[in-house]
Amino acid sequence: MVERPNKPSSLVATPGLPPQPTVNFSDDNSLVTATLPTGESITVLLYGATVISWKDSSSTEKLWLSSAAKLDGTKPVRGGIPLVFPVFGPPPADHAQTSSLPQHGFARTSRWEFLGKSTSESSGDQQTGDLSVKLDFGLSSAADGLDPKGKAAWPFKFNLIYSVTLNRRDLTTSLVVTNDDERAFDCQVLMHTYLKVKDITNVTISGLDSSSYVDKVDAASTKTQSGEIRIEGETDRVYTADGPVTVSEGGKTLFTVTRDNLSNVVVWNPWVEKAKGMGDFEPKDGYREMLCVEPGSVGGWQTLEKGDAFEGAQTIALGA
Ligand SMILES: O=P(O)(O)OC[C@H]1O[C@@H](O)[C@H](O)[C@@H](O)[C@@H]1O
Repeated sequence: MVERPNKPSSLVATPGLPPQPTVNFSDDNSLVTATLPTGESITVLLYGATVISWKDSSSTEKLWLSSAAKLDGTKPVRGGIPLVFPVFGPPPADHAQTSSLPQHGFARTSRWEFLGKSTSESSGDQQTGDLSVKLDFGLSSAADGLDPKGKAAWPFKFNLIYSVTLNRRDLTTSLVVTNDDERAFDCQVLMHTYLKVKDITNVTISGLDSSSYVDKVDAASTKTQSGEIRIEGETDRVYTADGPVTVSEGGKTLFTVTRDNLSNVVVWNPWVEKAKGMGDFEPKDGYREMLCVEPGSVGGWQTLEKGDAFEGAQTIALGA
């Protein structure tokens, strides 16, 4: 039985106050959309708490979503921002706790509960309605929506709170993992962000110069980045780095990604052959219009003792 979210009433304009953000559910309660008075919006699918849309004030989409993405809860969403927890990639055979989990864990295949919304002024500019809206989602080991495959493979008591905050010029996603078990557990966390670009051949990624990375398309060898990154073929790299990562196209900065407590960034583009092999990746040349920049903590394990919590966040700003 799937839990129904608490259905919020839209936040409406009050006489004398500037217009407020609106928060609405789809009729089937599967999607929640938040819109700022200035027109920016996000849409989150409760399945996976997957952000599937982020639009600026001119309704221009900032996230890539496959036209064949399944949004009905039958498989992880191909696009948007799926959440990876408690294991990144195929579970390592030598890590007993996670070895039976599906690739990228179960957070992206569980139905999350909507916990509520809050609004605040971003910069105090009431005339322009410079407000932000935060949506909170929860998933715990006791939740009805927990993917049964995850529950069977990872029998720990845990609690996850995922917050998605929309400002006029940026989007922040933040995950808090709490260990509610008597035993310690290991976990990895990653925000698998599919950014939308116009033409990947004009894209450069900077901020990772001199950082070491594991090259997953070259036998997981460890390398050091030299200069900017250009995507010229299948790319699947796990960087360890501090500092902002910028994505530019034709010399113009599209996105600046900053991280809090997430020491890795995965840069992924499937390119021609891998895109062909994914049934839910459409159009097949869509790899030209997307780039995954995925902040995470996946280089090792976060070991949480009973009662411990781990929090990590990304902020994706539009422009520099
Ligand atoms: O097909 P999935 O499970 O969504 O994974 C997509 C990609 O996700 C990336 O994070 C991984 O580094 C890739 O190796 C993987 O192919």
